[in-house]
Amino acid sequence: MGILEKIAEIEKEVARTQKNKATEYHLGLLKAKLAKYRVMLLEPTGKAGPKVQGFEVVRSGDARVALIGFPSVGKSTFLSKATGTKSEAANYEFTTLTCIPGKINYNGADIQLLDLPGIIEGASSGKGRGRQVISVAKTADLILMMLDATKAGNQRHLLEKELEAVGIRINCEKPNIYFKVKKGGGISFNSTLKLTHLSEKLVQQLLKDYKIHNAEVLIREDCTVDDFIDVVLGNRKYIRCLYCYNKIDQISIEEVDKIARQPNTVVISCENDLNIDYLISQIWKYLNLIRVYTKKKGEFPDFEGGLILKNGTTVAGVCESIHKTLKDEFQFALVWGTSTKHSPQRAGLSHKVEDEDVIQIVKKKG
Ligand SMILES: Nc1nc2c(ncn2[C@@H]2O[C@H](COP(=O)(O)OP(=O)(O)OP(=O)(O)O)[C@@H](O)[C@H]2O)c(=O)[nH]1
Ligand SMILES: [K+]
Ligand SMILES: [Mg+2]
Repeated sequence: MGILEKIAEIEKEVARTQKNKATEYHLGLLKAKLAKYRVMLLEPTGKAGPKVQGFEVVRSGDARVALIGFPSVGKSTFLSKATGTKSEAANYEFTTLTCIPGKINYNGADIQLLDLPGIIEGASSGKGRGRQVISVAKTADLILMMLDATKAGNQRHLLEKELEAVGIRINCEKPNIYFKVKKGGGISFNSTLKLTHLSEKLVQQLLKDYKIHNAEVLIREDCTVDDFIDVVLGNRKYIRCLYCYNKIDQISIEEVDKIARQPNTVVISCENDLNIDYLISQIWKYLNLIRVYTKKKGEFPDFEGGLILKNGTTVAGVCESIHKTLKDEFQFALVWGTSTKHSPQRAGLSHKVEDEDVIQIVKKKG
């Protein structure tokens, strides 16, 4: 039996099994098996699957955004609008067959936007170019899921399932679990709170299934079996996702209003140029980037330039992004902006900078 058939068998069994306290344990084991087979399917060890040309786009700029969606929702139309790079658009499915990069310049940041072929249900198990598309999505800092506002229903849910199946976790945090494989000593299991989905026995069994006999497990939230498997497999990607409904020129204002109220959602019309700028500002927001400016003593900051950094970056990170050795020469920083109580304020390497801060690095003498 091939892996795909095995997966189908187990999925059938999961569907057949009633969900209740008595079957939780059994379901947990089935899910572990499923996860294992999916990994085998996606990351074959040894012989790699056939390489499809046109998907190896070099990462460039400050962040990468991948356009994911069903065929003909308007991905290429949006890329052409937002980046000035032309990507063929037409009213038939699978117009786009490779990965087409474009560049958005916003707030001084270069954002790489990737247009991709449409994916269909079953993409994660190899339908169409689904696997190539989804593996590009895995490298993105943000997934822009484009949907057709005229096609209601569960398209969003179907796409989410395809992403889930390859280990992408959208809009959620990594589970708060400490897990470390050890050389000996058996399984040491601890939790900081009462668990309602997991037990020590189930954890032992799951780990045995993965042939892990020595490990330290510390569970710090009331996580599910799936969360635990995610941490054990360790190859999960936690990526933010912004849902974008295109073609709102085709539906009523009441319908637009209803869609727009969903969480993490933006509505647009590429055809009528509606809300495109707002979408780009949301992309920036979801990327969670900040821009800070550096200045030299006695000079004005360079407001044209500026550094694009991840939100949460410290003064140490600012030094690193200016020059490799700057941290060694660092004495203190003067910071102007919202991250300080008064401006300027002296700050050390661990001070967290904020969007639009101005920073002057003062070096040690000598
Ligand atoms: N009414 C309307 N049509 C649109 C809009 N945006 C794109 N279209 C049309 O939708 C069709 C598909 O657009 P594409 O940009 O090729 O869609 P795609 O998602 O890239 O499609 P594939 O590459 O085949 O997956 C084209 O005929 C576009 O002109 C919009 O805002 N409103
Ligand atoms: K198309
Ligand atoms: Mg296209």
